[in-house]
This record gives sequence, C-alpha cells and structure tokens, in this order.
Amino acid sequence: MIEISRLSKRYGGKVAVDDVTFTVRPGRVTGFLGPNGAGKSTTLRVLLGLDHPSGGAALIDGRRYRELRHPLRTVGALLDGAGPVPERRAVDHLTWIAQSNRIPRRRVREVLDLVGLGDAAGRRVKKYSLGMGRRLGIAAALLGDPEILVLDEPVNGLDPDGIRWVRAYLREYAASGRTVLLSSHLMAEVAGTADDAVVIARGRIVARGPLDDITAGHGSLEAAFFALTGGDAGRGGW
Ligand SMILES: Nc1ncnc2c1ncn2[C@@H]1O[C@H](COP(=O)(O)OP(=O)(O)OP(=O)(O)O)[C@@H](O)[C@H]1O
Repeated sequence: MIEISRLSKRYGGKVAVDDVTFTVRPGRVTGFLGPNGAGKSTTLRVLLGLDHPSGGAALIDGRRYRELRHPLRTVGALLDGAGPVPERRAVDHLTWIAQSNRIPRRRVREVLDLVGLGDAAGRRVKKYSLGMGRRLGIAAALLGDPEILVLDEPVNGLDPDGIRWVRAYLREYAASGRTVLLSSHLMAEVAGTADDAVVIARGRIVARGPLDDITAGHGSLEAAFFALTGGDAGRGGW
C-alpha cells in the first residue's frame, strides 16, 4: 500500500507538488496521469526517498522509503535518469544490484529471461537500444520480487511487442494481489492498463478513483481530463 498525504514539494519559489493526497491499493494497477511538468516524477522521487518533501508525507507500507528494512524487496522502481554504467554488461549491472541488496544471484537470470533479455545478458549496456534499456530497467525493478512496483513512463521507447508485454505483465502482477503504480503522460496507456487513476495537473490532484468513475459521462479518459481541467493540460503538452 502506498499512501501520499498532503505532500508538497517546492524548488526555490516554484511549487512542483501542492498538497497532494492519494492511496494506491494492492491488487490493482493505479495510473498516475498528467501532462509534462505536472509533478508526477517529483511525487515519485519523494516516495522513493530521492528527494525530501517540503510538507506532508509519502509512505510505503506505513514507512518512509529510507526506513524500509529491505527496500528492493519491498518496492521495485523504474525512474528516469538512474541508468546503469554504459560500459557494464547487463548481467553485471543486475548482479551488482543483487549483491548489494542480498538478493540471490539466480534471480538475475530469472529477471533477464522474464523481460526477454536472456540472449542479450552479456552485451554491454551502451549497445542496447532504448527499448532494451527500458526492459533492463524493469528487470532491475523486479530483482527483489517486490510487493510494490513503481514505474515512471515504463513504455517509453518500447516497440509494440514490448508495450503489450509490459501491459500484460503489470495486469498479472496486480492480479496476484500486488501493488502497481504506473506513471504516464499517455492517456491511452493508462486507460488500457489501469484499474484506478490519479490525475495531476500543475502539481494538484484533479481526479482520483476507479477509472470507470473518472471517465463516466465523458466517453473517454482524455475527454474526462480536459473537462476536469477546463481544457488546460498544464505547462506542457500530452
Ligand atoms: N530539481 C528541480 N528544480 C527545479 N524545478 C524542478 C525540479 N524538478 C522538477 N521541477 C519542476 O517541477 C515541476 C514538476 O516536474 P515533474 O518532473 O515532477 O513533472 P512530471 O509530471 O514528471 O513531468 P514529465 O512527464 O515531463 O516528467 C516542473 O515545472 C519542473 O520544471
């Protein structure tokens, strides 16, 4: 369970996240949706202990990330910017993460096979395509076999096969009673994968709840979003 309560984050005088509250429940895929610059990554960075909140709290199973005893076994994350050393082989990158988190080495092979990189395990990461890099990031998130997955824009750079695989995998993950938070600026992506949605614009939550409730009366998630925000998608585009 993820609980974000009254979370705020300012960078200097700029408010990136403003009094944000929502819950992500087990057994469901929750889409975290908003235009570029809405505050999604900032919220996730605070949740994963990479940034301090200016106010409020972001808790994982009732604790701050830094208080978790086995962080990677509790929550697996894919965030932009935290890539592997390009010279490293994929298998070595994952082995290093596994060893530093007391995760059995055999799990490295398992996750590489799981994401379809079994045959490319020995290749240097700099030779990977964008899509392969995404798959490797997802493999790293899965290493600790966590109860909770937090993925920021996981399908960026993936080909249609990869997108289909991520969708099916996340659905299966949630169906087994685990928790999935999927951040995206792509409405169709969230509409096709999530059970619940949290919609953020300009740092504030504009809607949250079951996807069907949010879209009810609007025809589509896209129509709902523009109705909720008065047609203003925020600072960036979708
Ligand atoms: N380190 C920082 N210093 C200053 N401003 C920041 C910093 N990080 C984020 N911001 C600002 O906070 C706001 C929210 O950014 P954030 O990256 O959380 O949005 P986002 O919803 O994840 O967008 P995207 O889909 O483009 O990643 C933006 O206006 C951004 O410019």
